Amino acid sequence: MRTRIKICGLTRVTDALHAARCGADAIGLVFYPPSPRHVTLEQARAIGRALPAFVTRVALFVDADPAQVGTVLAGLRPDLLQFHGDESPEYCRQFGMPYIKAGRVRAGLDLVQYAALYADAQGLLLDAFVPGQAGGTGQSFDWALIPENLPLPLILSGGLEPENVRHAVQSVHPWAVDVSSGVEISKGIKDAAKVVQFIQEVSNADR
Ligand SMILES: O=C(O)c1ccccc1NCC(=O)[C@H](O)[C@H](O)COP(=O)(O)O
Repeated sequence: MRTRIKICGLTRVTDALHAARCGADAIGLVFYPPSPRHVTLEQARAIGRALPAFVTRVALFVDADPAQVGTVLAGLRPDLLQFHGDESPEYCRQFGMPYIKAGRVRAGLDLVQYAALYADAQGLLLDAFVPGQAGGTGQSFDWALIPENLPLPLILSGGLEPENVRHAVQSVHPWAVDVSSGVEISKGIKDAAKVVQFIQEVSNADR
């Protein structure tokens, strides 16, 4: 099986096109104003329009007002939603759109139970828990905490980079990997060479 790849936190058309040409399956656009990777609807539309077919456009929110999600749905028409905060299952379902739910891994969080709550999600993205930061932290977590019997496709994220992603894929066997900081020059600006290297390493792991 080929491990799918999502590159998250893009802010520039050029970075999105490069990622797509290198083989990224999905592009994440952050609609969370406190994030340094936040995009305006106009920026997101430019990226969305430039991307070729069969590259999934993911709109990411953190405990957003549903009206804000509605505005992005109408203006961008993303393929998939990502909820990266404390959104309830009912909140996630209200848009009638395919979605993935993020869980920030910490002691005491039962991941099987958590995934079961979001049984209609297209996947569970597991990220590091860093107090006071919602995501995109560049921190990893202990992959041994991931149970074997997760009832949703696993999207592994948190502190992945070209240097550790091959080991991550070979150890965890996720459905997909997600990266932001590990392929950046600065927050929101991707490093073209690191994107190539990251995608190459995932493909090496799949061999
Ligand atoms: O990227 C952000 O700035 C961000 C801010 C708030 C919530 C989520 C955010 N990113 C979500 C992602 O999907 C990241 O790729 C994921 O957290 C992994 O990030 P990193 O450890 O930097 O690779």
